[in-house]
Amino acid sequence: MTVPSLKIGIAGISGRVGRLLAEEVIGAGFILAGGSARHPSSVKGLLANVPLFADFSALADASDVVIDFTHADTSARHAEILADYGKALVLGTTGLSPEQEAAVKTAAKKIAVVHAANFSPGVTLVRRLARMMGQALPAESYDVEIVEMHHRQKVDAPSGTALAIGESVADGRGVSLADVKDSGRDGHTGARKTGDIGFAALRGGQIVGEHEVLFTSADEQIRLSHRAFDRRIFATGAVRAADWVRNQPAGYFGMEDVLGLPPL
Ligand SMILES: NC(=O)C1=CN([C@@H]2O[C@H](COP(=O)(O)OP(=O)(O)OC[C@H]3O[C@@H](n4cnc5c(N)ncnc54)[C@H](OP(=O)(O)O)[C@@H]3O)[C@@H](O)[C@H]2O)C=CC1
Ligand SMILES: O=C(O)C1=N[C@H](C(=O)O)C[C@H](O)C1
Repeated sequence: MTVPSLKIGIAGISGRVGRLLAEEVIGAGFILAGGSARHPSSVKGLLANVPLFADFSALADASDVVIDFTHADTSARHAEILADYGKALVLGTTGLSPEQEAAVKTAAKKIAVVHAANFSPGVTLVRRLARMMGQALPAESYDVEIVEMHHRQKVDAPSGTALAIGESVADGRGVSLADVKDSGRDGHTGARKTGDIGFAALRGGQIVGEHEVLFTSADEQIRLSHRAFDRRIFATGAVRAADWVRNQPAGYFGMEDVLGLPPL
């Protein structure tokens, strides 16, 4: 049986991840339907023979699935347009506001959406372990802090991955992250509140992406850490998600669904 070819569009094709996505789509044997960027001129000469669309609707029309690694300001609108065209979305962009997240979930009532702050298999597993630890280690005894480090160009903080790990811990503890999140400590903050999940964001050089979650009690400390050596890991995972999502009904999925991990 021949597998029907898949036309994949890339929103943000000129970006650090977008360029790798283009290589991975072609390398995996899929059709690169085209790409969009904020300033399409930034791609000229870089990706010869790849159609560039100034209008995102035209990219949606030309694709079966669009992979979006752009900016929070534009991703939710992209999801709405894809819902109108009935095309699936793989969304990697981070830093979305609660309203933008809600718009993506509304689009997922009409189309299949895979949304992940981190497409690496390793982080998907770290999140599961963090949830189990949140469940097993009482908030009264174990303080949780999440530290992330990224390259100097990153525009959002804490990283989407750090927040997703925080959500996993909060899920395990049966609380909402919004109620216990403590980021950006500065000045006379007062003592740490029991049950809070703290965040620290470091920026410098060309660090691809590093995350560590620490559970610290009076007697011990457990650290879970992940380091991405090459951002190609995100592109490979996103293309895998695009291949998976083509056969899915409308719905909101994560990387654990793509990897076929059983529900916790
Ligand atoms: N889920 C995951 O696994 C990962 C997620 N990310 C996230 O992906 C996103 C992109 O990261 P990265 O590739 O490093 O970013 P870059 O800044 O390198 O690339 C962003 C791309 O999006 C385009 N873009 C930026 N702003 C807009 C806008 N307002 N409207 C339309 N297009 C826009 C840029 O176009 P132009 O060049 O013309 O400005 C460029 O093509 C970030 O949110 C990042 O956190 C990153 C790595 C892994
Ligand atoms: O902007 C990046 O580079 C990354 N962003 C994602 C995030 O915000 O978690 C994933 C990865 O850590 C790289």
